[in-house]
Amino acid sequence: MALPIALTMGDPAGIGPELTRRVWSNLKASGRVFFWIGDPALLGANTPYREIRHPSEAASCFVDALPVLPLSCPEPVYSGCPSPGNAVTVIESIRKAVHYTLEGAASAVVTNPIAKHVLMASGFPHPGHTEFLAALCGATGQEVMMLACPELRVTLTSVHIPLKKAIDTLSTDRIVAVSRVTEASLRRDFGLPQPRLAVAGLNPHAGENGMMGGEEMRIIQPAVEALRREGMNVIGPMPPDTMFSAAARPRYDAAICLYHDQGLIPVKTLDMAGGVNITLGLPIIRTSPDHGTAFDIAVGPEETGKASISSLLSALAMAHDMALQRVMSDAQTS
Ligand SMILES: NC(=O)C1=CN([C@@H]2O[C@H](COP(=O)(O)OP(=O)(O)OC[C@H]3O[C@@H](n4cnc5c(N)ncnc54)[C@H](O)[C@@H]3O)[C@@H](O)[C@H]2O)C=CC1
Ligand SMILES: NCC(=O)COP(=O)(O)O
Repeated sequence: MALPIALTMGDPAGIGPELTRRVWSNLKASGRVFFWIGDPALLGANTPYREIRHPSEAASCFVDALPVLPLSCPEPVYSGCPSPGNAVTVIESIRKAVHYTLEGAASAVVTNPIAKHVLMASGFPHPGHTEFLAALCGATGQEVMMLACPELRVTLTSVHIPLKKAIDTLSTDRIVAVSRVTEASLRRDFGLPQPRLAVAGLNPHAGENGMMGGEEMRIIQPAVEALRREGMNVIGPMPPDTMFSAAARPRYDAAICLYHDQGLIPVKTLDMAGGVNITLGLPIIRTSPDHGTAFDIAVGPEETGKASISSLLSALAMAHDMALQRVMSDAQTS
């Protein structure tokens, strides 16, 4: 039997607890087992849950009850009103998920959304899960953010930094490094034997031969050439305004994007409900819904159904598929 997936609590005042209850209800008969690491008080009266002490206990109760590795929030939780006082529990949930996945008791980590500013107000030093997970795995600097939906995969050369800094720090080495991690993951985790990458341009019309910006000639084209010399199938720099069109997308398996919103806008516009955030470059598999804490629609146990479970369902399905593919890929190469 496949190992269970570790699902984190996320911000207790966000939509994570509601999504978790509804996703368990949706999946309980599917055999796609996960366990939740969070405060059972957030589940309300109508969700059967079972407290477990170890992930190995999750499968036997999953069909009847949501398996919960229990944590406790130190402060009362008011939906829609996050508190840095509960950050300690949010962080502990992520730590435990990584711990069990690294030790081989869980197949993957799926994270519920956190509010970065709330964690940072508590002294948390990382800008998001991506960087924290890399630190927990001893892989700082190797992490790469991918956003994926059925029509498009993108990876990013920079994530949670101001746009001006993303441009100022863009380098040939960084594009090459992110492309290598992307290519390796497309082979190992997505089962693509010959991945095709498309590197985005930065400027209008990919610089128009240097008339509208020099980064393409100075930084991006040299990266594309270096990657080709390594034998990779790479096109670019592609004009960013057209490379995400329906006609262009079939030309590549992943787009290498040069700042956060260049990649996330097309994915979230194409498929906000089904988009998945994936962290590449780690020894573990991690996925997450593409949306955030949605405090504006978080209502706690009296759910209104305004929150869509689609993206969390997609994240769990993606984690499940990637874990299976990684096992198969590793068996073939060993
Ligand atoms: N992986 C993570 O932990 C992520 C965390 N965030 C965090 O979330 C917080 C809020 O960020 P926002 O920019 O407001 O983005 P958001 O995704 O939380 O909300 C944007 C809009 O989409 C709606 N929405 C989000 N998820 C939905 C769902 N499942 N069903 C229906 N509607 C949904 C919200 O109600 C809101 O109107 C921030 O602190 C941000 O850092 C944002 C993205 C990912
Ligand atoms: N925009 C993506 C996002 O904010 C998710 O970040 P992370 O928490 O997965 O690092």
